[in-house]
Amino acid sequence: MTDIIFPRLALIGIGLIGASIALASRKAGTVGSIAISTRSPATLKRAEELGLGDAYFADPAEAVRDADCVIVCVPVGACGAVAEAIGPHLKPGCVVSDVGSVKAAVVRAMAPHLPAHVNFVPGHPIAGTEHSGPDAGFAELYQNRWCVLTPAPGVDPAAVDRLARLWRAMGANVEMMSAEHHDLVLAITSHLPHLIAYNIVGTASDLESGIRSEVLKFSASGFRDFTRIAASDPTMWRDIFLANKEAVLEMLGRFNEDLSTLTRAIRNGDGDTLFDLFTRTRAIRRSIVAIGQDTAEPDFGRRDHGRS
Ligand SMILES: NC(=O)C1=CN([C@@H]2O[C@H](COP(=O)(O)OP(=O)(O)OC[C@H]3O[C@@H](n4cnc5c(N)ncnc54)[C@H](O)[C@@H]3O)[C@@H](O)[C@H]2O)C=CC1
Ligand SMILES: O=C(O)C(=O)Cc1ccc(O)cc1
Repeated sequence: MTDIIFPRLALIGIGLIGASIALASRKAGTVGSIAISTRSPATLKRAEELGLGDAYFADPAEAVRDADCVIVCVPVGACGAVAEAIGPHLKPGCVVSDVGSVKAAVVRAMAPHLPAHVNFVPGHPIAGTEHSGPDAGFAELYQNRWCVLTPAPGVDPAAVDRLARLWRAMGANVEMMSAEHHDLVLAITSHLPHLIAYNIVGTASDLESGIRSEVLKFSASGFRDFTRIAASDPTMWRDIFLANKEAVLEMLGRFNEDLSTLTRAIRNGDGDTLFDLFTRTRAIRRSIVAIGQDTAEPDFGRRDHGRS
């Protein structure tokens, strides 16, 4: 039996991520009570039907009033407005966090609205699915997955430690880094893959109707995997690309250069270039599978695309 880490937890936004936190922290026995607020009355009602919390509020200010920890679980474009609404009502010493897939823009949007007497510890569980809403939540979502925390220098280490313990009790491995570093890493590991999936499914759906129906009929697992990712929530992903513009454009520039190299190799019948890349990428996949969610680094091998 784990000790209670936060007597009163408040969750603002109760979709896939918020609902999973409610279920996982309840199961771990790390929170005393859970207050829930979300923008849509229908979603709040559904959260109550699912029994995700102990108290439900239309007004986020009411939900956070006595909270020891508040986790904002809304699309990144809404985090600033939520911080503005709850800021004046936060209890001194309260730990305020979020789960947004982008960190620097969320910090810029939230921090100005938070009083000096709270501890702001931004977070991002790198775990999710293409499903959204409170019905999509499940207690095991964070098991053996990373949760990145990006506290600013000078934030009370005891507050950071409390939040890290909450995540660990939900099964996550916790890692600290700066918000800017997080955004660069996630741009290539998460944001670009989603952009590629949205794009390839869009390209396929724009094909002339004859070919398009064949694409759907014969879609092999490669294309099917892309359609799963491309089914992810449009609001959430629009906000991510708007909020992580610089890092995504940086990674997209590199990606386009490498795609040009592959395009040239195919046009020139340069099998060696194709074979060398595919051999290297296979090794990366095997090293990732071998380490699972371990802390070891995958073997990215050596490459030279003419960059210093
Ligand atoms: N879906 C995923 O796989 C992952 C999502 N995230 C991040 O978690 C956050 C939430 O994502 P999901 O739970 O998947 O989304 P969701 O769409 O399932 O839930 C979002 C919730 O926020 C509420 N909401 C929206 N705008 C609001 C506002 N202005 N005020 C109050 N509530 C508001 C909605 O009613 C809903 O309850 C996003 O910032 C996303 O970037 C992080 C890791 C994984
Ligand atoms: O469903 C998938 O494959 C995901 O990649 C889920 C996901 C989406 C957004 C995040 O910030 C983290 C994880």
